[in-house]
Amino acid sequence: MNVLPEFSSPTPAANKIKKLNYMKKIVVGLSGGVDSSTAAAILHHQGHEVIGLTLWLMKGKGQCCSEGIIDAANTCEQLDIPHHILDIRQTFQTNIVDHLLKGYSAGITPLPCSQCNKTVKFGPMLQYAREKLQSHHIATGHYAQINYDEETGRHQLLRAIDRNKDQSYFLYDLSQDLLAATIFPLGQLQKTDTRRIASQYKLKTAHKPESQDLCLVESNGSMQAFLDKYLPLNPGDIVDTTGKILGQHNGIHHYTIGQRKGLGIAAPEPFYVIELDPINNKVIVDHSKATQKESTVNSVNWVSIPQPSIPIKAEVQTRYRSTPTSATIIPLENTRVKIVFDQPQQNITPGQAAVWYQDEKLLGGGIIEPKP
Ligand SMILES: Nc1ncnc2c1ncn2[C@@H]1O[C@H](COP(=O)(O)OP(=O)(O)OP(=O)(O)O)[C@@H](O)[C@H]1O
Repeated sequence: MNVLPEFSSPTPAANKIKKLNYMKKIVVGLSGGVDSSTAAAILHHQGHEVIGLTLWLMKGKGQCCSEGIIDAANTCEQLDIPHHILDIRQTFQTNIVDHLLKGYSAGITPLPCSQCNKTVKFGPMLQYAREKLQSHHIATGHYAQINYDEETGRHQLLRAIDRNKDQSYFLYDLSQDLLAATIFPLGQLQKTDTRRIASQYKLKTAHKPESQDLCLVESNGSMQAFLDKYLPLNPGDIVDTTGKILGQHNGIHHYTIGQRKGLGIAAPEPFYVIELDPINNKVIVDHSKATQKESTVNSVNWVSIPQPSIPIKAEVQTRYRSTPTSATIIPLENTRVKIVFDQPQQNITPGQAAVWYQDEKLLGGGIIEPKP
C-alpha cells in the first residue's frame, strides 16, 4: 500500500472528500486524464480498495483509445492497483456512432455525451463492477455532486462546486440505480485543487493537458471529418426564408442551427442557419437567429424530484455552456414535457439536451424535439 501524502494545507474541499470512508471496493473509470487518475488516487489514499477500469470505446488514436489506455495503466501501476480494460467498441458504435449518423442525416444535432454516459460508460461500468468484480460502487472524475435525500429517498444530482467545470448537464440521464452506486470524488473540488492534489501525489498525469473536445472530434480531427467518413455527400440548396437559392451545400449533416461560419454565402450581412430540412435536403438561413418561446422535449429523465403532475418553474439550459434561463416546465404525456421560456430563446437545437435546475439541483432533462 502506498504511503498517503498529506495535503499541505487541507482545504474545506479536501476535508469533505474524506467523508467517503464507509466505502470499500470501488471501480474507478480511468480515461487516462488527470481528473480520473486523481479521483482514483484520492479514493485509494483514503484506504478504499480501488480497481481501475478503462473502457475501450473505439478504434484509433486519442484519449481513451490508445494513449488513454496506456496512461490509465501507468496510473494504476503508480497506485499499485489492478487495471481492467473492457472492450466496449461495439456498444459505442451502436449507441453513439450509429445514433449520431442517424440524427445528423435527419437534420438534427444529437448530443452524444449524455447518451454515452448512460449507455456506454456508467451502465456497463456498474454491470462489470457488479458481475465481474463483486463491487457495488463506481467512481469517475466528473465534476458534479450526488446527494441522497432521506425524505424522498431519491439520489439528487447537484452542480459541481467549480461552476466552470460543472458537468451535471451531461449526467442528466443517469438512473437512480446508477446514481446510487456512483461517487464523484471531484465534485467538491476546484479544478486547481485537482491539479494540486495530482502533483502532491506525483501522478504522471498531473500536468496532462485538458481534452478540448468531444472524443470523436479529437480522434477524427473534426466532427465534419468524422461524419464524412460514414455519410455520403448529398448536395443541395441553401435557401432563405422565401425559398430563394443563395448557395449550395454538400449535405445537411455539415450544418447545425445557429451556425454562421462556413456557409459560403457572399453577403454584406451575416446569415445564420435557422432550419435543416431533411425531406427537401435544404439548409434554410436568415439574417437573424431563430428564436422560440417554447419547445417540446422527449425521453425525459426526472432526477432530483419525481415526475411532477403540475407545471414547475425552473432554470433551463439548452446547451452545455448556455446561460440558464427561466422557464415553466409543463408535464405532457409519458416522458414528454413542454418548456415555455419566460423570454424567447435563440438557437434551440433539436437533438440537444434541455436540462432544468432549481438552484444547484438538477431536476431533470430530455431531448429537444424538432419543431412541429
Ligand atoms: N474510456 C473511459 N473509460 C473509463 N472511464 C472513462 C472513460 N472516458 C471517460 N471516463 C470517465 O468519465 C470521466 C469524465 O470523462 P471526460 O471525457 O469528461 O473526461 P475529462 O473530464 O477530461 O476527465 P479526465 O481528465 O479523467 O480524462 C472521466 O474522468 C473518467 O472517470
